[in-house]
Amino acid sequence: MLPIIALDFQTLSETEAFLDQFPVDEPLMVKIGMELFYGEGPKSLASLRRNRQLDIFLDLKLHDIPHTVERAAIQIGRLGVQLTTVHAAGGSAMIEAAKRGLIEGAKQAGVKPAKLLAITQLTSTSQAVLNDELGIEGTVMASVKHLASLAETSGADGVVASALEAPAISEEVADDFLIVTPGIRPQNSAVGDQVRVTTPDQAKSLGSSAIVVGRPITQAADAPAAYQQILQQWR
Ligand SMILES: O=c1ccn([C@@H]2O[C@H](COP(=O)(O)O)[C@@H](O)[C@H]2O)c(=O)[nH]1
Repeated sequence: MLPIIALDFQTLSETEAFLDQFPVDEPLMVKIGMELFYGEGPKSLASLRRNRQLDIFLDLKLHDIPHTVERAAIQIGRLGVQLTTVHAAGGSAMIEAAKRGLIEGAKQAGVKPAKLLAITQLTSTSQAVLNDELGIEGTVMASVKHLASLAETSGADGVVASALEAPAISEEVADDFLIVTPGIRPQNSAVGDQVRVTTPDQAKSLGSSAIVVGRPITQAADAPAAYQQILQQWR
């Protein structure tokens, strides 16, 4: 999979201006998150796809009672995106509901169902936050492994975790189970609020299926060049 560019912009026009820096025939995989989706709504996806071929990861991190998650996932399923997310910590009934909803929505719209990724522990969560603030005992690694197994048995197609946990997750899951890893920071780039970080090439060698990269590309002076460098390191 290509590196996934996190398009964390406030408006569609900012997002389009960013994408306009890339050749129109360059295949890109992008992540649309809450910031753009809440601001501009589902129609923004169609607008972005109008001018170029994009694979879209719609990262809305569903987390609610199963009934509500299923109904929301039907709406997401109708959008024809390639990937989407639910929080694994909501439990098996919630993950199963998300999966059912995506399949139903895709059926209604006549599109291919989005793959469902379960968020394990956010890559901004440290060991101290897990134990002292969230009150979860044990290591981040153990919690991520546990949630990855839960996600797989509940029908998710993969997880979101740090690449640092990819080898441990791989021991637990089938070979085709996706391990998608944000928290990617090329050498010498600002870490910001991320905690469990790796470089693109480390992520590759640790066994990530795909990397998600936002600010190191979107805030670079030359975004296409930053993307190409990350692409080379990833490959
Ligand atoms: O555990 C997670 C889950 C999702 N994200 C998202 O990935 C990008 C990362 O952006 P950067 O600018 O490269 O930090 C962002 O959209 C997050 O919402 C994550 O970082 N960690």
